[in-house]
Amino acid sequence: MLRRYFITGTDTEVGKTFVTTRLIKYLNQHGTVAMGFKPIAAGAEWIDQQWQNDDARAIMAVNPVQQEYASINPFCFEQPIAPHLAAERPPSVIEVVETVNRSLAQQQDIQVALIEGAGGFLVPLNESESFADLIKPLNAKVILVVGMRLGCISHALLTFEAIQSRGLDVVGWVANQIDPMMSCYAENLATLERLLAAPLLGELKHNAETFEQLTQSL
Ligand SMILES: Nc1ncnc2c1ncn2[C@@H]1O[C@H](COP(=O)(O)OP(=O)(O)OP(=O)(O)O)[C@@H](O)[C@H]1O
Ligand SMILES: C[C@H](N)[C@H](N)CCCCCC(=O)O
Ligand SMILES: [Mg+2]
Repeated sequence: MLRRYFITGTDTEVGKTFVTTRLIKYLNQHGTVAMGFKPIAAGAEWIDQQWQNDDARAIMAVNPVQQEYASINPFCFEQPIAPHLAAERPPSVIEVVETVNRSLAQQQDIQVALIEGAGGFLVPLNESESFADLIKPLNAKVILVVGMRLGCISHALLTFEAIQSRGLDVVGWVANQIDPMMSCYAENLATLERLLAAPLLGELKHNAETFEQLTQSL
């Protein structure tokens, strides 16, 4: 049975892609066939006659099975801004979910799908829907990436509250050490462990190539 996880974060540029690529590597090295997807991306270069986004390319580089670019990133917009502003016609939740389901149906052997959002949890998808609205119809559980830097405690708690208020299941959160100079890193981590009502799935050190271990099986 395919398990689906939606990777959200405390903000844009907190390491969702960094964590997603490491999770893909870790899971595949530990016997679980895991593939990553970035259904909607803003910020792209024209490569091989199509717009391609760096996050999607990084994910494809570690995916164990190669699919065509558009299966990993079906909605790609040129400008590196909020996706609903970058898109000429932003997609609906239904369109995104159908497209992801079609890509997943092409791969019978995948056990885990890691689906990266864009920006923080409540980024708009279009005029009336947000990325958060994708999660239930995708049948996904949430992994929250906390970019460990000053300010992350409040961002993590706000994000967590918003996730919980929608009745979504959080499988765990990741402490991603984006700032190697963060003061009182261990104390910040302990505070988050105390205040977030979900398990710490793992810590990802600065510049780490992989997770040392995960506390939950995905
Ligand atoms: N643990 C880490 N160690 C070193 N660099 C990191 C780490 N995590 C993230 N970075 C770097 O920080 C930057 C932002 O990370 P990333 O692109 O993964 O963010 P994101 O949350 O996916 O952003 P977006 O909202 O644009 O998708 C990148 O340059 C990435 O290489
Ligand atoms: C372009 C950027 N790297 C992300 N892909 C999109 C970030 C959208 C943020 C929108 C917002 O919350 O203001
Ligand atoms: Mg990203």
